[in-house]
Amino acid sequence: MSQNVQVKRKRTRTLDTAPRAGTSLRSVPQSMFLDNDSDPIIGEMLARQSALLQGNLIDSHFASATATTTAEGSATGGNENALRGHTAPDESVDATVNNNVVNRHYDHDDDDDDDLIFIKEQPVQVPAQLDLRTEHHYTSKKFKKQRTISLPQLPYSKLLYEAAQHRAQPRRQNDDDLLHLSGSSTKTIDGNRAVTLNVVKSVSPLTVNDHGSPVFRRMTAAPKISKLVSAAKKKNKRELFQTDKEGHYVYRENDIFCNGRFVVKGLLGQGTFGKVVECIDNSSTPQHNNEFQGFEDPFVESFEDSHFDLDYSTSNTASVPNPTKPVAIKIIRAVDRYREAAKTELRVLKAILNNDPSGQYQCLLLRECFDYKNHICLVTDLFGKSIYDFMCNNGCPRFPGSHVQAISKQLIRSVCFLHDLGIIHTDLKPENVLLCDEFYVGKPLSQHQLSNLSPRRKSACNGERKFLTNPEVKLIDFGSAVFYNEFHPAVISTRHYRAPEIVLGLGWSFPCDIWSIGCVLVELVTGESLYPIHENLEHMAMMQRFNGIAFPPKIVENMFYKSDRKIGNLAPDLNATVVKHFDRESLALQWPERNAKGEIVTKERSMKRILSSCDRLDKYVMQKIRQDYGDWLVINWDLSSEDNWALLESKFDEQVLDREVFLFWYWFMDLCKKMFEFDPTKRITAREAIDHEWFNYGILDEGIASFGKAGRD
Ligand SMILES: Nc1ncnc2c1ncn2[C@@H]1O[C@H](COP(=O)(O)OP(=O)(O)OP(=O)(O)O)[C@@H](O)[C@H]1O
Repeated sequence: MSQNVQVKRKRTRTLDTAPRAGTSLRSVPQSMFLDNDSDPIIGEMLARQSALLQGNLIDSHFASATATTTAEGSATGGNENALRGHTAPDESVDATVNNNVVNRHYDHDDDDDDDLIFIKEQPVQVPAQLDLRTEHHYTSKKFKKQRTISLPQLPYSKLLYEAAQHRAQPRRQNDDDLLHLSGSSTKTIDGNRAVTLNVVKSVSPLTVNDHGSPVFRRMTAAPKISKLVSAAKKKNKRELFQTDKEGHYVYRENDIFCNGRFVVKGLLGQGTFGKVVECIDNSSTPQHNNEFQGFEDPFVESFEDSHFDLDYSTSNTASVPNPTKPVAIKIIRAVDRYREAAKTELRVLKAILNNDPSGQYQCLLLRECFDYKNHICLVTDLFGKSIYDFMCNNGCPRFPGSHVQAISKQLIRSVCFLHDLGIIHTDLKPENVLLCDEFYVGKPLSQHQLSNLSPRRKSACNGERKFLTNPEVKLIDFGSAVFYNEFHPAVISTRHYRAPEIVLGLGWSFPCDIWSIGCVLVELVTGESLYPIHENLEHMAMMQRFNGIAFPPKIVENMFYKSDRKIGNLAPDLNATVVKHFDRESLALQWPERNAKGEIVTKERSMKRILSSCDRLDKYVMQKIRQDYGDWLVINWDLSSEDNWALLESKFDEQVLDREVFLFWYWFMDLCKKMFEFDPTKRITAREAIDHEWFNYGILDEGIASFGKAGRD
């Protein structure tokens, strides 16, 4: 069946290779670099990095400056420009972009710290949605000295969050939430009393009125598409669009639907929800004006009794579609319960679009939604393959450190943005992070490396280790996202990325996304899934092994408390697969399992998976990293960076040590440790993670070397 064929996806846009490769490298004045290192390769890498940094700052400006122009211009233009160096050869380093808006300065640091550039205090424009009172914000503190070698710095967003910080509610989980949050569909427990959950929809703490109260936005009613479609059917006999018995759209290449407007060109993904297809949007004449009906004209009101009207009208669009523009369309199954589920996804997508119409926060933007033959269809921009697919087809699935950092930063920003909107993604995984640009530089693998590859990977990777030329990504799949104060299902997340509080049946909230991000980061670094397991006991044993500690008594007590009293919305198999594996006295996980005689009954394979394949995370990750940097790189996350470095100095000849490499990975492990905190009330928040020390360090590696190069797809 054609549905099962792996579809080769098209890139979303062509790479403007000539200016990128040429401009970014050659146009940056050498005087920009404090490092006058005579090594031309290092010099070139630093040049590339500085060009990137410059591009970022300027692009950030362009993104904000164009945000008020046409929605399409800002959305696609923002992507097109992102990460691209714009500096003309003779442009001053002080990039005065627009006197009315922003001046950004790049100064040289006079001291002899030759790896650092110093970025001066900068005025930053904050989008009107975030700050209704003033047009500009100045940073309250100077930027930290930043190493020149890291991708991408995104200073604009950092400041934006600083500016908004006093408004956004802290996205923490309280101790009480551990017991109370996961209520049944309508009930939860407050002080051991059953109360009705107060369901509020689409709260955006970012949008407040002068009194600090939330301002809600809602859709105004818009014409239904049903009439348009039935009229279209009569007119256009060539429409081909079939639905099978289970309500799935039956994928066929070149199907035409929606009044001849969309032509199906490929299958991008499928699941229980329906299918995602790549289509050509043939609308040759603009069918919509730039006014986004229902979004451009927000009004303040109590949200309690209002709902987003599901708007299936083609008039509900963020942009004027280009003729023959490739788009991705999620075609929801024509079955009531999937249609209902899609309404939440739609509300989330609308909240995102409403609060970030230019797509600065790297979340997928909804362009249009309509109802066609009982299928809800969500139209979005088309992006490249997922980082998961990229890893699968790579001779070495590990991403270089600089790319791990660039992707992490974007992911954490996106999630921070979602959390500020009161949205928990709940399904963060590499499959849901798409590349904006699939171009890569390939480096041939050695015979030895090739001989270690599986036949599948060998044929998929073309004998190469691939390095992206642009690590820009988009976060997708809001199909499982929930608003923080609405119904929480008992079990969420794909198993490998599932946080302990979910497995243990405690309440879950924003911190579960942070745990998932931690799993993604480690996977990018090691090239392997951190938790390749399928059942609860092994999962819990592995969590303890990776964290190097047992579950804290507090959360085990909470688990017993909830399960004994049947509080909240518990997984039906919680007792059988989780609770029974803990000792009530010691509160310890009973792993490996033993029979009445005390003999170990856990299968040998499972024992091996946990005891030999896992180790405490700092040791486990470093074992992989050492393949690139040598045996000296040993990081112990219990030590301070100074003590850890002193230990390395005492053990190794200083010739082999590289302090910058050490610091980069030391702070990476520190962030991981904070993301994998068992207790969700103590886990680092997305906002705190944005400001984590790791993002002040960079690393000179193949990721930097490949950035902006003319690659292949
Ligand atoms: N805008 C897009 N551009 C390119 N590919 C896309 C786009 N949206 C979705 N896809 C592809 O379709 C797949 C499924 O989409 P999505 O994750 O939204 O659906 P889902 O039902 O939630 O999937 P899953 O059940 O696998 O999580 C994605 O993994 C991705 O490969």
